[in-house]
Parts: sequence; C-alpha cells; structure tokens
Amino acid sequence: MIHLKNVNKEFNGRIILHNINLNVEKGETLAIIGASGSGKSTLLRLMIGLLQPTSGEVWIKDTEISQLPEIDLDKIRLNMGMVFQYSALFDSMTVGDNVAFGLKEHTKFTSEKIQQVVQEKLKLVELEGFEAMMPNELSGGMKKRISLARAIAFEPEIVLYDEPSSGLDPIMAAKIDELIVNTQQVLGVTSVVVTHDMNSAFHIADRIAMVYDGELIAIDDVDGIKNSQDLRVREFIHGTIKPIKRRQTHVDRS
Ligand SMILES: Nc1ncnc2c1ncn2[C@@H]1O[C@H](COP(=O)(O)OP(=O)(O)OP(=O)(O)O)[C@@H](O)[C@H]1O
Repeated sequence: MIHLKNVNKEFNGRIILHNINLNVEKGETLAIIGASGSGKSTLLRLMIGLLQPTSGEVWIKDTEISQLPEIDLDKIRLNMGMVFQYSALFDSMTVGDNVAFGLKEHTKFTSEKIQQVVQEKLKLVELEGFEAMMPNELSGGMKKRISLARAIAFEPEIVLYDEPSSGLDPIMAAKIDELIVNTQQVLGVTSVVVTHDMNSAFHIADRIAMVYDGELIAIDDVDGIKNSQDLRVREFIHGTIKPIKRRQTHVDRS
C-alpha cells in the first residue's frame, strides 16, 4: 500500500534519512518508533508528499508520488488522512466545520450529506453533539479526536498519525489508542503511527519499525521487537536510550 524505495532525505546538506526501504501492507498498523530527532516525522511527511525525498521513490498504491505536481498529489491525498502532532484544527471554525472542511472543498455532497458524515465520524470518536463547539473550548485529547474525525471524514484507505497521544494523560492516551484500533477495524484502513510511547506501539501495532539516526534498523512484529537482540532497539524499548551520534554528513557538491 505504501512503499518507500531507497529513500534519502537531506535538509541543507544534512542527512536526515538514509536509504530507507519500507513496505506498509494493506490493512496493517505499522508503528514507527525512535528517539527524538531520529527522522520519524520526516518519514511520515514523505509518505503524504508534504516533503520530497532527496533521492529514492515513494509509492502510494500504484503511483510514485515523489515528483508529482501539487494538483495530482491532492488527488492522492484524498485517499489519505493525517492526524498531526498538534491537532492542526482551524481555531476560527466550529468542530463541525473542521470535520466537514475537506468534504466541502473536495466533494459535491449536499449539506445534509456532509452533516450526516460529520455526525457519523464524531460518533466514531465518541464526541457526538460537539459540532457547535470551538477548538479552544476543547481539551488536548478532544482536539486529537476531532483531528482523527477530520482525517477519516473521506473514509481514506490510509491514515497517518504523528504522535497521536503526546501531551495526553495516560487515560486519554489509552483512549486514542483504542480509537486507532477501532478505526482500523471499522474502516479497514492502513495505518502508520509515529510514537514515542512503547506501550502504545505494543498495543496498536501489527508491526513496529525503528528509526535510529536516520536509518531503519529494525522492522518486525511486536514479539520480534520485544525480543530483538539489537542493543539499540533494546535500549530504546527499555527506556535507556543513549544520545544519538549524528552520522558525519557528506554532500558531494561537484
Ligand atoms: N523542514 C526542515 N528543515 C530542516 N531540518 C528539518 C526539517 N524538518 C526536520 N528537520 C530536522 O530533521 C531531523 C529529524 O526531524 P523529525 O521531526 O523527523 O524527527 P522525529 O524523529 O520525528 O523527532 P520528534 O520525535 O522529536 O518529533 C531533526 O534534526 C530536525 O531538526
């Protein structure tokens, strides 16, 4: 469903991701773990075409998206929902309008149909009846749930989550995990979840991929990761990670 082939990403000559090869299968939930700054969010942004790789290919289903013009990318993105780390709701719009935003922009749905979809999706995230509220009246966890409702409004085949439970208390974080699992089960979506939270990764993921200093050093099912013999994986999952040493950057400017 998502296929990254020999992907490299540099920012200002600094290597952030190095030779990433990754397949996300249809219907699976892949968690991406790794230390802060290791390149997880960059990987997610490459998957939805918000960033272009310096080299390599990014395939979404049967389309290579890395060089697509924005107009074609928009069509691909209609099949992808993204839940951003800081919810990224429009503060000046009601909850209902936030969830409806993409539907109004990209479909010819009647306002009744849009209303119906908004209610359905709010029900899925257990926030029925919150349509008229404004984002600044909501807690962080509620905003994340609204952001999820907005991401799934189109019933996309792919949902990407960037740190969906960061900044939430453990109970709300568990609730978000439950919604991620529920969304996968109800809509059959393919999900990629960037997270720092190992408990969450173990709970929601079919497979876990670990990024270390811009490299994909492990990808396996939950048991495989729990039993990994790789010291870097063991240190990370047991919370004893050492500061990473960045690779020596070499950019050939010839
Ligand atoms: N647009 C950008 N321009 C320049 N550098 C960037 C840009 N985006 C990310 N970086 C750098 O790339 C590196 C990886 O960032 P990224 O956000 O992917 O890491 P992360 O693993 O998601 O970190 P965190 O867990 O803290 O969110 C960081 O050193 C960051 O400063």
